[in-house]
Amino acid sequence: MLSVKGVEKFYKKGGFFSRERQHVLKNISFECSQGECLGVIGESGSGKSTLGRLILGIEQPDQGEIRFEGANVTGRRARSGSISAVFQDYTSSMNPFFTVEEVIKEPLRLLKMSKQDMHDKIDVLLNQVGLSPSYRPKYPHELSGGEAQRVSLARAVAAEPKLILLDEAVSSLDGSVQLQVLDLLKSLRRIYGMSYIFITHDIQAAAYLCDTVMIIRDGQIEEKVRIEQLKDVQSAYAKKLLQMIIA
Ligand SMILES: Nc1ncnc2c1ncn2[C@@H]1O[C@H](COP(=O)(O)OP(=O)(O)OP(=O)(O)O)[C@@H](O)[C@H]1O
Repeated sequence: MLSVKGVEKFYKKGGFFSRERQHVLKNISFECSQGECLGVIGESGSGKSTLGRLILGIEQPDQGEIRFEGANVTGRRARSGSISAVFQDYTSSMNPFFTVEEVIKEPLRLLKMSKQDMHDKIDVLLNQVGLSPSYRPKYPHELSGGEAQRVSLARAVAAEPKLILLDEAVSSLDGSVQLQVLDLLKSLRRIYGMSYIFITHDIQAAAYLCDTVMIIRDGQIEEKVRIEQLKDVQSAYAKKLLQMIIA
């Protein structure tokens, strides 16, 4: 479904006149099939969010290509309604002047529903993320971190995308709330059958949610393993990451 082939990405380093370039992603190739949850794990600066932006088509690779169901993701049509995203910073990713209802309604407009159907659908979505309809008129600043992230998820699943990219989506929530949102992600996946690309520095969260994890180091894929085989990782770096779970 999602196919990433030979992707290279460079960023300009230094000032405006500098010719120095930083090689941020190096020969990245992988596939994510329908319904799969793929974790992308790596330390800060390893290139995870850059890869996420390329998958969303917000930025373009310098080499290689990213295709979603055969179409290049840089074309709006390939991803419109098919790929959505949830980021870490839920307060800034939501328009502060929009109520919860308006936030969730935005992607639903793509579906050209009647007013009544839209109203009912918002209630269903709120219910699916564990919030009551009384949240409809609330503004983002009136929500806790966990509630805001639930609203972001309701918005992300609203148009029933085939793929949701989650970039550090649970990282800033504290322990028990993080677990609740991870459980919510599991249940939404059961309901909708979409794929997730779960970008995180937290191998523990990835191991809880994902079927497969891909470890990225210095812009390269170090290893890609099924969760059941996580304990058999080969590289020293992956072993070190794994010790962090066991510890
Ligand atoms: N727009 C940009 N312009 C220039 N350099 C950038 C840009 N975006 C990212 N970088 C650099 O690319 C490298 C990879 O950044 P990226 O944000 O993808 O890493 P990450 O693994 O997501 O890190 P973190 O977990 O801290 O978000 C970093 O060295 C960063 O400084």
